[in-house]
Parts: sequence; structure tokens; C-alpha cells
Amino acid sequence: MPAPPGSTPPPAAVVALPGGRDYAVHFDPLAELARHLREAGLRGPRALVVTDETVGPLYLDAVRAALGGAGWDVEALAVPAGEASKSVGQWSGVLDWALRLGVDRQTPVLALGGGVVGDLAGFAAATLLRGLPLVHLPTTVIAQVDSAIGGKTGVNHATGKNLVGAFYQPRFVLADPATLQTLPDRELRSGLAEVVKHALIADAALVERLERDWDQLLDRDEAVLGRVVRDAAAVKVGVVAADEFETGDRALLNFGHTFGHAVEREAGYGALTHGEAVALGMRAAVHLSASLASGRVAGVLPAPFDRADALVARLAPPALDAAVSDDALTDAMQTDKKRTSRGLRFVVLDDVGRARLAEDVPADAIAAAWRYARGE
Ligand SMILES: O=C(O)C(=O)C[C@@H](O)[C@H](O)[C@H](O)COP(=O)(O)O
Repeated sequence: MPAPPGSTPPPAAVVALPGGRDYAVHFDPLAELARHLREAGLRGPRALVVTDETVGPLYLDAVRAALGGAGWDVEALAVPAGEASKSVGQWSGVLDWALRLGVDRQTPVLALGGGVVGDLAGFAAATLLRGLPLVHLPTTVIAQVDSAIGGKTGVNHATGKNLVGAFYQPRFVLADPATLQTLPDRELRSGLAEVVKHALIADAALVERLERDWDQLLDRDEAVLGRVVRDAAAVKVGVVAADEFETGDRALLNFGHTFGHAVEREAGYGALTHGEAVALGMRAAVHLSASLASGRVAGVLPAPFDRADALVARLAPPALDAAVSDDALTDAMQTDKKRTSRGLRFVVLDDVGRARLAEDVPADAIAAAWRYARGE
């Protein structure tokens, strides 16, 4: 039943956390931002917007218009677009900017953009004055289904991906579905990598819909894309609510990332998008899943891994750089945060829609997974 005129629609999802820290994930126009800030108890009057040089020109005016009329005083900073901005240097630059403006603990930080901006601005919010209120305004698929939800903030380090950061939850997430219509095709496909990941680890029904509706997704059919994004976000909401600090099943969200993060590091941050690296990583992880289930795998993968592989293949991951050796990639995995004193842990599939952690993985299975990801 539609909501009566003038009433506030319910949030699409609530991330349930202890200590009164529940927060909503709204799928609503950016024009509703002032109302959501008010309802979250944030009054300013100053707000800091961190964005990037691609998203800022597209949506900063909408944010200013939404807030200006409600008496907010908006300060904005745009960092260069791309993974290279997830650096200790850019984080320090955001701190310098905010502190020069004279922020106080009531000043919200609004992260307007994709995963890079969210992680960078989130880590700045976590560390400024030991914590400023954080609001995510995700404008990409990857951010709307994944990175804006769950409180992982941080930057990359030369030794590995996301090695400097903090768990710091936002006060709410406001995802405007219309922003997905301006995404470059490459970014759309990159975001779909995390959608595929959520489906493969936890939602077999979503796998089926992705298989059926893939072309409409790439065409950005509003209804199809909107539903898929909400369902993929719901997977993330459920996982985070069950394991906020990744002491258990939250690690399953790292499917494809142990391989993918190594690819990103060895390619040089920014050479590939995060989603492209994750797509390559999922190819390797699906092969590893098949090897662990059935021993040595030659040629076509056995069921159900062939099905998972076919879905990952729709992401059309780029080729792995031939100049980067498998040994270099395997070395780069050693900084993975899931590692324990017993060694690396990988996320593998038991079935389509069901994943688990695997330890004591033989080196030859890892090597075979890299070769498969290279198409050998
Ligand atoms: O939120 C999580 O938990 C995730 O693992 C989501 C991932 O898709 C995300 O890319 C995350 O940053 C993974 O990297 P991590 O090694 O920093 O956990």
C-alpha cells in the first residue's frame, strides 16, 4: 500500500546493531537529505561534504540545494576520482581541510560518491576529534550495495589493500537510485561484481534473477536495477547485523577479495577498478572452490561451480597482466586481514548461494586458481 501523502516512507532496511546504534539504509532522492539529517538528530549547522572530481560536478549542487533551504552551511572538498585517492596522503589532506575549517563534534561528514570516497571520508570522520557523525550518500552500485553499509572505513598502504582503517558506522545511508543512471559503463559493471558476490555467497534466488535479467541490468532498466541493488544491499545488511566486527561470517563478504586485493596491489592501485579486480578474484576463487570439492580440476568446472563461473564471466573481467607472475600475486596475498597464525584463509563456495571459509589450502590449488583466472 502506498504511504499517505506527507508521511515519511519507512527505510528500505535497518542495520540492527547493539547500543542504540541501529541505522537506516534509505533508497530516496538526494532532495530528501535535510529531512533525513533532521530525523537522525543531526542539526549542524555546518556540514562537510567529501566527494571526488567526477561526482562533485554531477551531484554537489543537488546536495547544496537540499541543505541550503534548510539552513545548513555546506563546505565541500573534491579529491581526484579513483582508487589512488584511498591513500594516507589524501586522508591527511581531508583532516587538514576539516581542522582548518574549525569543525566541532556536531559537524557531520557527508561522503558523496563511490567506495573510494566513502572509505576515505569515513576514516576521516572516524578519526577527526575521535569521531564526527558520518553519513554516506553512495552514488555507485558498489557503494549502494556494499561499501557504504557496514562501517568498514580506511585507506590503502603500499604493503596492502585497506591496511589502515577503522570500523566506524554511519548515522544513516541515503542512496539515490537516480545517481546510478549517470554511472560510466565500466563503473556499473564493477559494481555488479559485488552484486554477483552477494548472490553467490548468500542468495541463490538473486543468482537466478541475475542470470535472467542480466541484459536489462546492463541497460539500466530502473525497476530491474533498483530491485537488484536493494536485494544485494539486504544481503550486506543481514551479514553486518550478525557480525559487525568480522569475527565470524562477515569474512564471507571477502569472497574473491583475497585474490582480488593482490591483483589490485600488483597492478598498482587505480590501474583496475576494485570491481574488476574482485571479478578476476572470483574467477580464481570459484576454481579454488571446485578444486577443494573435487580434487584436481582440468578443463570445464564441474557443477555447481560451472554455473557460478558463468555468472562471474558475465562481468567480463579484464585480462590479468602477463608481466605479473603468479608467485608475485601469491606473495601479495600474505597481508590479507583474514590470515591467521596458521596461514591464509580463503572464502570458497559450497554451492551457488552458500559459502564458507577454507584453511590449509594447498599451494598447488592456489597456483591452479591463478592459472584459471588467466584463462590458461
Ligand atoms: O564489508 C565487508 O565486510 C567486506 O568485506 C566488503 C568488501 O566487499 C569490501 O571491499 C572490503 O573493503 C573488503 O576488504 P577488507 O580486506 O578490507 O575486509
